[in-house]
Amino acid sequence: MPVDLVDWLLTGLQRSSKDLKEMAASKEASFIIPTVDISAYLQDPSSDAAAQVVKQIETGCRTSGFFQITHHGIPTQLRDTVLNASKTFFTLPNEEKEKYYGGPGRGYEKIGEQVLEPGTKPELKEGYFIARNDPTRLPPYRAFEAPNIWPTPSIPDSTFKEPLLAYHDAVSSLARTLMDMLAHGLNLSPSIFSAFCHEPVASVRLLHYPPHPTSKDPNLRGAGAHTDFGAITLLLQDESSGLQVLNKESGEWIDVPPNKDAYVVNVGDMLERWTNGGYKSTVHRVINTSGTDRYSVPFFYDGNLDFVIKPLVDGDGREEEEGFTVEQHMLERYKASYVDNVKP
Ligand SMILES: O=C(O)CCC(=O)C(=O)O
Ligand SMILES: [Fe+2]
Repeated sequence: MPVDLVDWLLTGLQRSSKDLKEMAASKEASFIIPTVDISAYLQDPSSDAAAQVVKQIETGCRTSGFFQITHHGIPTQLRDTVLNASKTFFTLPNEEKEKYYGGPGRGYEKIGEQVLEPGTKPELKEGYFIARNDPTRLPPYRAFEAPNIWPTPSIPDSTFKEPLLAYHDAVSSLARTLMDMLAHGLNLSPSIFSAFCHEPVASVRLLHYPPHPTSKDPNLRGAGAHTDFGAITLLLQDESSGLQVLNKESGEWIDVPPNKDAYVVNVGDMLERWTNGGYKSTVHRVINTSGTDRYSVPFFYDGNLDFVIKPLVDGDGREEEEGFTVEQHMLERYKASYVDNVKP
């Protein structure tokens, strides 16, 4: 029991059970990861039911920085195809996978390439990054704008490239809708995010976590404790547990149970800065203790490279500060977390 609660109980024995219940409720209210059926919003964003959806999402953003969404409109079949494409790729021999290495942010990233939590070991996960496809871009490419790498001919395009591109489109449009919901929750016009959402840096990242070794190495992680870099992340998980979110107040790591039908959505650093800390970019990590291989597919919505992030609401008198561009922020975070310090 937290010390402040013990003190409160000892000094206030005469308090009524109603007070106790209210206190318990307010303690709980400090860290909520709601599961929200968003269908009412998708049907009619101006309905009363949609306003309830927005409210629940806002509660998640203001307390834990996490929420799950169901009935989001992305077909189960497309999500299953993506998870299968991921398994197909990661079961290729290492020398085959390494042909598709593209540096941070593109193509294959091998096990141990990233260390998100300083002081821990190179992480027990491998990945594959797929960015927004923009055939109109020409070299020289800016950071984050290089074309995608496809694992052709190791895997037929109909098994990997095509479903992944379709998935990128679908999840991008869901992310855009979520940005509208967030604007509503902040009592801002959805147009507030238009410039950020124009030609955004937005990546699907296939991740494979081998089972965590049973020899308990305290410095080994699947993904070390970190906050996400961008505005929001939409995470598809398979049936293996492993994702944990830190409740800073209690110091506890809270498991996020896998739900194949849901997306886990979390607030990233850019949105926290925009909302001046009102929406929380919360520390999370992955330790795959499921005993089996774990596959997950985060989608990072990081915004337009030239967009300048500054507080939009809940001003604290720092509005005059210069802010930072999406490009500056992303470069800094990538460089800090990749072992070889390579430019994306
Ligand atoms: O794999 C997961 O469940 C989470 C991954 C994650 O946090 C990340 O890639 O930023
Ligand atoms: Fe993350």
